[in-house]
Amino acid sequence: MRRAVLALAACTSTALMPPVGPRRADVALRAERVNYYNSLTQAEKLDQLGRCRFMERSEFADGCACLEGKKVVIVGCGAQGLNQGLNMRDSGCDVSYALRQVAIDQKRASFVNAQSNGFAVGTYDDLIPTADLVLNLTPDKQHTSVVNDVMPKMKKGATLAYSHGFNIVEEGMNVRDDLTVIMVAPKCPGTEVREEYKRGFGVPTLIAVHPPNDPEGKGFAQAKAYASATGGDRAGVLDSSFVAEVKSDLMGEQTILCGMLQTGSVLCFDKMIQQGIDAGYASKLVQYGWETITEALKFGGVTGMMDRLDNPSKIKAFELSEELKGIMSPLYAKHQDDIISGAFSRGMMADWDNDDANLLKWRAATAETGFEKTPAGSQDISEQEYFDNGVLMVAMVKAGVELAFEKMTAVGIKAESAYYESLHETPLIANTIARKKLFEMNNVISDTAEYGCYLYDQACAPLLGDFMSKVDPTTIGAKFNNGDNGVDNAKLVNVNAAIRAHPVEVVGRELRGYMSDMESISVGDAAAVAARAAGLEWAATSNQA
Ligand SMILES: NC(=O)C1=CN([C@@H]2O[C@H](COP(=O)(O)OP(=O)(O)OC[C@H]3O[C@@H](n4cnc5c(N)ncnc54)[C@H](OP(=O)(O)O)[C@@H]3O)[C@@H](O)[C@H]2O)C=CC1
Ligand SMILES: CC(=O)[C@](C)(O)C(=O)O
Ligand SMILES: [Mg+2]
Ligand SMILES: [Mg+2]
Repeated sequence: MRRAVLALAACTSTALMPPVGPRRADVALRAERVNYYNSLTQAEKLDQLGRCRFMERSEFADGCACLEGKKVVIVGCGAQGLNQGLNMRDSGCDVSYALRQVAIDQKRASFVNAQSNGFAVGTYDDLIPTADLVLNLTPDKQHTSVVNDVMPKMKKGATLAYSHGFNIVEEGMNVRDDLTVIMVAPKCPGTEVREEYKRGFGVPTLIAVHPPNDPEGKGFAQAKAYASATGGDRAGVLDSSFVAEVKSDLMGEQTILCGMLQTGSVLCFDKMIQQGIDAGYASKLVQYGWETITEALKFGGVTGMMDRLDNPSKIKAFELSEELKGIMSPLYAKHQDDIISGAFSRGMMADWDNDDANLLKWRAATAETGFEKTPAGSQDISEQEYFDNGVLMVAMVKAGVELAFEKMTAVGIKAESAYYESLHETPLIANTIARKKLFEMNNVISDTAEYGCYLYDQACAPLLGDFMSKVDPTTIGAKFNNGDNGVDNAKLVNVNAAIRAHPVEVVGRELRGYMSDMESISVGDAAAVAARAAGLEWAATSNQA
């Protein structure tokens, strides 16, 4: 089924059906509400932004026992909905799916996802009144309407859960006083939530209870159990807040995670074409290059990734990355400022209310890029060659990870959270590009991430125009170092010290110390990527339809 859906998506990728337009009632409701973060006092803002406690493994000793006998009903069966539900069922939870009537009648992707994986499916009326825990896993854009539909049907004292705090923090949603409101936010695309679980690992997860909605004081225990059921406790869980999650999640996805990889893919491909490099080779180097170089990042941080380069290449990548950081620093600062002030969410919600005009225009433009339209060639590229011939890509990853981390921590987001949102998640996003390029990444990630990714790309690509026209052509598509390994010793010592001293490396060494169950994957090889993709239970969903 997945293949059929993807094949359909592939033929229509430039003519993807537009998302369902805004309900006029939602537009009016949004206008009435206030941004929750902006309504806090300065002291409360700082307190919530800085909430971040790395939880001990022993705190999860009971696993998901607290959900035993409880009915978990998931609303929406897309990237997070299906994959979290599969993990929770495998962990022993009672999971079913409440879908809107139209999704059932039209057998939309959500219905097919749930039914073909053997879950019970029903309407809101069938399932919501019986639920102890309702997981709202619909796109953020739909939260106002979904929560307004679902809330009156929820039984007294039930719990409403989110995997991203946008609706609560940026839209200021008010939830019925008797309901508990929690968040369990996996720091990763939904498909990889499942993949990591099947590898016996998990993805780092932020959990939180919304302070005005914890009438029985049970929110934290339920959030812990939910995180454990998805496998998050195997990778690391932060006891956090809705505010800290939103302000860091939006920053990560717009900049290094999705935006930088999108801009970098298009620019690196175009540069290679200008140099006369074979288009199939250029396409392959970029498509599989991100996941190959960031697999080294996953295990050894920026240090580990840079150590895969020979010494002259490492020094070159370091210098390029410093130059890139100088150029892009104001852009990263602007994204973080606009996220903190609410200017970003206002702009995105205006686009929602304008029938997604910008989103659809940017999505169509992405589909028309040379990188997206050129199939990967069939030549072999060894794992090491992705590093040797991708020095510029390594520099882009280093610059993006460090800048995103620096800007997040500068506004009060804690280092652990910033690490997950920059360094740890980059390989998990890169895995999606290896499957089916930018189409797959933008389809799997949330609607907020897709919008933010394009927004960043719109600004970053022109910003890097001059840099790209002047950059040494041997840093992408060909072996940078052609035999002379000589370097200045003092320079090398300084470069190595600077890489290791960056604060993302300091916290990363500690956090990776807790990730002893992390598995390596076979990268850079189309057959291995296809084999992994064939194991996905997920079919392309409504994010793009
Ligand atoms: N995508 C990701 O990987 C990540 C997402 N998140 C968060 O998880 C949540 C879910 O996002 P994501 O998984 O991307 O969502 P998807 O875009 O994959 O959509 C989820 C499901 O919602 C259903 N849906 C769409 N519109 C409505 C509606 N108006 N009413 C009811 N159901 C609807 C769709 O089903 P159908 O149209 O068939 O009815 C679809 O199956 C968001 O809060 C997001 O921020 C957090 C981390 C990562
Ligand atoms: C994939 C993920 O973590 C994102 C980027 O936050 C999202 O899809 O919203
Ligand atoms: Mg995220
Ligand atoms: Mg997100």
